[in-house]
Amino acid sequence: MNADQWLHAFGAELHRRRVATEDVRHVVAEAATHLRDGGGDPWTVFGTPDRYAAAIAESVGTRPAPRPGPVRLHAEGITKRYGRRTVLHDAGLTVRAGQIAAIVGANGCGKSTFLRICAGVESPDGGQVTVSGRLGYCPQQGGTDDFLLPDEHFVLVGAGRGMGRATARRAGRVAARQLGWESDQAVLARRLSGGTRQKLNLTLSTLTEPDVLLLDEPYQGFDRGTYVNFWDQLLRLRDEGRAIVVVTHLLNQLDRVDLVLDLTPATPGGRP
Ligand SMILES: Nc1ncnc2c1ncn2[C@@H]1O[C@H](COP(=O)(O)OP(=O)(O)OP(=O)(O)O)[C@@H](O)[C@H]1O
Repeated sequence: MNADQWLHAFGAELHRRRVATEDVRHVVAEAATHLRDGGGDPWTVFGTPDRYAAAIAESVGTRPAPRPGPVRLHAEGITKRYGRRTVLHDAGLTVRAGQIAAIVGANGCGKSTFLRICAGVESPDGGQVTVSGRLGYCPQQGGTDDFLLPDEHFVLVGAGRGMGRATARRAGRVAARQLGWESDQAVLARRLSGGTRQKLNLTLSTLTEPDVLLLDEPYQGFDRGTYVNFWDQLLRLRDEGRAIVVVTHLLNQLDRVDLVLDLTPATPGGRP
């Protein structure tokens, strides 16, 4: 584990201990500066990430655990077949306001399919999904238009919620900036890099302030700084009372989430 990995583990521990997001950012930045200026091995300087995080949490204090909110997403008995292959069998998930659920599992086990069904863009062969409130969905691919500018995307999506053009543009730019992206350039979406396009996609899914946010590996192509911001944003949205479902392959993030749905089939080789 190098210094970067130590800092990452330290940040994750602080989040897990419910230190306020602002404090986490501040304390991790201070530790990074200290290591950069003074040199030395973080284990010698600070000790293990969990011990140091425990000491910091005690000194700066932690946020109270949120009270369970109302159920925002309830999926039960979800079954999906493609041809003769059963991809999902009796899958279910209940997420309340103020919770983050992670969907994990092997490649091809049906994570994106489950999320698409929750988003209502695909029908299940069995089971049902109930969503309470406004829905935001960030698909793994697509979701943006090649021939529109970022601002035009904001206006288009904002209009669906009755936002005026200027308000939508402003809200989009603020949300994009939180991911470290200045989105006010006149660049068509098809000219954006893959990671920046994914930032646009993610920004659009949060623009209408959804009660339920469905994210399908939204951080693909993000650089490390953006990735850290992404998790900070997610925790902030959770603390605002959103119900969030995120498909992820990054099992080292699971200590930050409240629920985990593992869709890996119980039998090797998949479902009948
Ligand atoms: N429209 C479709 N028609 C036929 N098969 C499909 C369709 N969509 C998905 N599949 C198949 O269903 C299975 C599950 O796909 P899905 O994309 O949901 O998996 P995943 O768990 O998200 O995979 P990954 O981890 O690779 O992103 C895969 O075998 C995929 O090829």
